[in-house]
Amino acid sequence: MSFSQSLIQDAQPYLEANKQNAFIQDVINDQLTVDALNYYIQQDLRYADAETIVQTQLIAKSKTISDQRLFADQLSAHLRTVNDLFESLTKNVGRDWSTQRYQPIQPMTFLYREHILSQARDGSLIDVLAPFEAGIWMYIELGKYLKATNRIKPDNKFYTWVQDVQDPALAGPTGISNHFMKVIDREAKYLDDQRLTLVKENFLRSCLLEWYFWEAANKQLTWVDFERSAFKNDGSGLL
Ligand SMILES: Cc1ncc(CO)c(N)n1
Repeated sequence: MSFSQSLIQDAQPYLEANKQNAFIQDVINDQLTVDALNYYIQQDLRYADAETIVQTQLIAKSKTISDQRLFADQLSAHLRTVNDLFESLTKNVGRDWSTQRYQPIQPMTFLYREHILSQARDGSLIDVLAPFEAGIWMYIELGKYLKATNRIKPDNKFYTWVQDVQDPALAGPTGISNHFMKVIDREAKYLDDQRLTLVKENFLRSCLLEWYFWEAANKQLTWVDFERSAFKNDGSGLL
């Protein structure tokens, strides 16, 4: 089994948990609230900005021109399209698009951004790529899952998202996700087991943070909630 196959295998419980998350189930039942969707849009825009930074790191850490071109082309595609999906989703929450970008970064977004950015200084290419690719892989798998339900109709508030994450350029056999997995496998050959374990841990941690990202949107968790929970101090917990 290749290293990327073992990542996908070990990520299955996380994928299942993401499928069962209330946000995804609400999409299936067409019950996604405007508040949850709006929070998701605003926070994912901030995640997408971290993805931009990650992709500049991928270029910087590449050892060949051909890798640099792969990541530069993907960064360019990201920057060309990053607003389109969110602008389209914003139509479903009755807000003005001009107010959606650069909203405060809330706790789970902060945590997940820090996670994918954490390899920027000392990590090598595979360390930066794996936690970033995990998010892409998760989105593609959730897109397949949602499509397979046959219940996401064009008037569903999340319809455009489901369509977008199935784009063959992203999710197809020769799409960018498989391409990134191939780079991970190529680089994995140079690492010992101890290093591979760390790469896998970071891949799986992204899959875990995906679940928390949906959950934060379900509950629209803010720093104020974090403070309230801390100051209350009654053992009732956060989530
Ligand atoms: C939280 C999150 N994970 C993954 C992706 C896919 O790029 C995204 N846009 N947002």
